[in-house]
Amino acid sequence: MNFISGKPEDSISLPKLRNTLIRLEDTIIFALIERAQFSVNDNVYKPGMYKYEQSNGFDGTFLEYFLSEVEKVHAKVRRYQSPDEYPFTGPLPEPIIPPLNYPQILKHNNINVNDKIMKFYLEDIVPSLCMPGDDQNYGSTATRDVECLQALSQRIHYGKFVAEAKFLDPKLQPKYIEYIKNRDVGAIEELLTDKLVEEALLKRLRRKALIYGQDIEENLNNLQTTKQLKINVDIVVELYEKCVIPLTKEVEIEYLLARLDE
Ligand SMILES: O=C(O)C(=O)C[C@]1(C(=O)O)C=C[C@@H](O)C=C1
Repeated sequence: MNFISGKPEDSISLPKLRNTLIRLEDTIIFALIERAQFSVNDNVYKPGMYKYEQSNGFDGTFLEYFLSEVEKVHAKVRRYQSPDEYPFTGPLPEPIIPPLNYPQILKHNNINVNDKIMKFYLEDIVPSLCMPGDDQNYGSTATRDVECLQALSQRIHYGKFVAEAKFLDPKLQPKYIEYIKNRDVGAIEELLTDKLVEEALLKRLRRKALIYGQDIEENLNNLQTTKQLKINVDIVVELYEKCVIPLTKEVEIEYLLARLDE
């Protein structure tokens, strides 16, 4: 979302936030399609497999190395000053351009679930999304991984804005305050859950993955689509069911639990 040019009240309108979540579905599906064209390429995820330019004792994986380098340059152009962007690595350098004046929408918080996103991505998504084996495209693989991880992270941390919008609803606020004071996580989760929205999301996601995963060939008289899909649709739906929605809710709950702190 463009927090600078948009009106601050738009940033916490639940319908507008949900539109952003819908748009991010496209970003995530296309990022997964891009990653799925390469093999699993285990070497990208094995610690100490490569010699890095600054051999300063770094013995992480090739992906960790690449991600930390990408995040350093993104930090310099102030990516992580945006209230919807959260880095996976650190410490990061200061921006080389002056800070922007973001409207203060969220209560101050340090919530960052990127470790959980990384774990799910590496343990569940990559092995089921990609063909087994090694095609040596390590640079392309890591580049696509970073795009998938960044899109997932942005989507999931949007939960903070969604939680703020829900908290500000005058009809719901007394209940939220009561549950937050009682530290009643179960009641908070029930209050913020909207099963109909989740069901509609999963249906839409399946259809999008089916459509975006096809090639379209045009001949003079009609449009033809291929039967062979570029992505396993079930995996996209499962990613949302088992990771994206639960982690978004976790972010929402964490945010609300700290909402009344000074
Ligand atoms: O749209 C909302 O109300 C959200 O809180 C987001 C979200 C989601 O992750 O998509 C999470 C919880 C709700 O049950 C519905 C959807």
